[in-house]
Amino acid sequence: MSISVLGAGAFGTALAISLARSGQPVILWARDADHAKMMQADRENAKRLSGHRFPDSLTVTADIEIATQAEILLLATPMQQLARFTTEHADLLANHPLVACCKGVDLQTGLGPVATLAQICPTATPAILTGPSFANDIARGLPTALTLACADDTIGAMLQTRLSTENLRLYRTTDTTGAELGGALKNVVAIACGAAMGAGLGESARAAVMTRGYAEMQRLAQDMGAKAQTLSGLSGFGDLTLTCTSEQSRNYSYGLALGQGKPFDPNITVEGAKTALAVSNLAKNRNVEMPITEVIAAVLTEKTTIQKAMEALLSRPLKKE
Ligand SMILES: NC(=O)C1=CN([C@@H]2O[C@H](COP(=O)(O)OP(=O)(O)OC[C@H]3O[C@@H](n4cnc5c(N)ncnc54)[C@H](OP(=O)(O)O)[C@@H]3O)[C@@H](O)[C@H]2O)C=CC1
Ligand SMILES: O=C(CO)COP(=O)(O)O
Repeated sequence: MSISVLGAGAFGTALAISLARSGQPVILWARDADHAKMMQADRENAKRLSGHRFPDSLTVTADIEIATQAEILLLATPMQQLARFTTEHADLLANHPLVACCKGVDLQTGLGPVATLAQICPTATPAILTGPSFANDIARGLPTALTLACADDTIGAMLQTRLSTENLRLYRTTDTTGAELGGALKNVVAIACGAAMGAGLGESARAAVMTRGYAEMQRLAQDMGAKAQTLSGLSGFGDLTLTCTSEQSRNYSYGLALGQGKPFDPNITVEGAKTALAVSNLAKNRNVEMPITEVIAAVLTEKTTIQKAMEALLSRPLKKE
């Protein structure tokens, strides 16, 4: 089964490189024709993931009709663009296994990537590839372990086999809700951890934010029918650990800048920012307590400051763990 990656950002490019290293043909689709032409000629994605040479079996195109001729389609746009992209190309995406490679919750609909694909493309089989992995690490060929979630376990098993490579080890689950929530919610906690570090509160405070953040991730996920076990796996706890402790993470770095009162490049993809607002709405509607997400959403909408937000978290009533 042939594979195309739709979206030539850092992650889509890294996945395409890793998949093509085995010599199998892989297509990488970019929305911009000049960008596609440049990548095809230079054999690298200088704009989004420089320094990683494309294997010979990787072809780049800006022609969506060519790209969607592949059987397996990986969708690697940012979360807030997924619904628009899927709607625009719904006819071409129909009846394919569609593997979402983004992390977040759509601010307009409150849906995660799998639910978004299912709603817009009901004849497709939606899945998600998520877990702790920096694009740079994947492109360098460093070992990574990810979760492949698909409600249809037969197709999930096929995707697990086809998308595992020498440096991508995929674990499989049918709990798509748990997998997509883990990847979405950990980014919000990473912003909070960065903010705590940036504000000079120290590593002990970061560990507290991470742990209590994990508790609220579990609360929302279980309220939405996810399995606790999924959240404790690669897509939840695993990715939380990576993202809350590494300055390679854009969400964590964004939080650091917030905590330090410094500006952050608005062109950098920070999925946790819009997702914090979407999740804060979800939590309110479902009556689920998510204090860390609440304060991050309040900071991002300028209803409070980082200092006041941290004080608010520390002065909450004492309770049982
Ligand atoms: N980078 C990483 O290490 C990892 C990222 N992810 C996830 O992958 C997803 C994508 O992130 P990442 O690749 O890093 O992002 P980047 O910022 O590197 O790239 C985003 C890409 O999406 C494209 N794009 C934006 N809007 C549209 C649209 N409407 N239609 C088609 N293409 C569009 C952009 O095109 P253009 O270049 O033309 O602007 C760009 O190529 C995120 O959800 C992220 O959480 C997951 C694991 C690791
Ligand atoms: O999701 C990621 C690692 O698993 C990438 O994190 P950032 O989007 O914060 O860079």
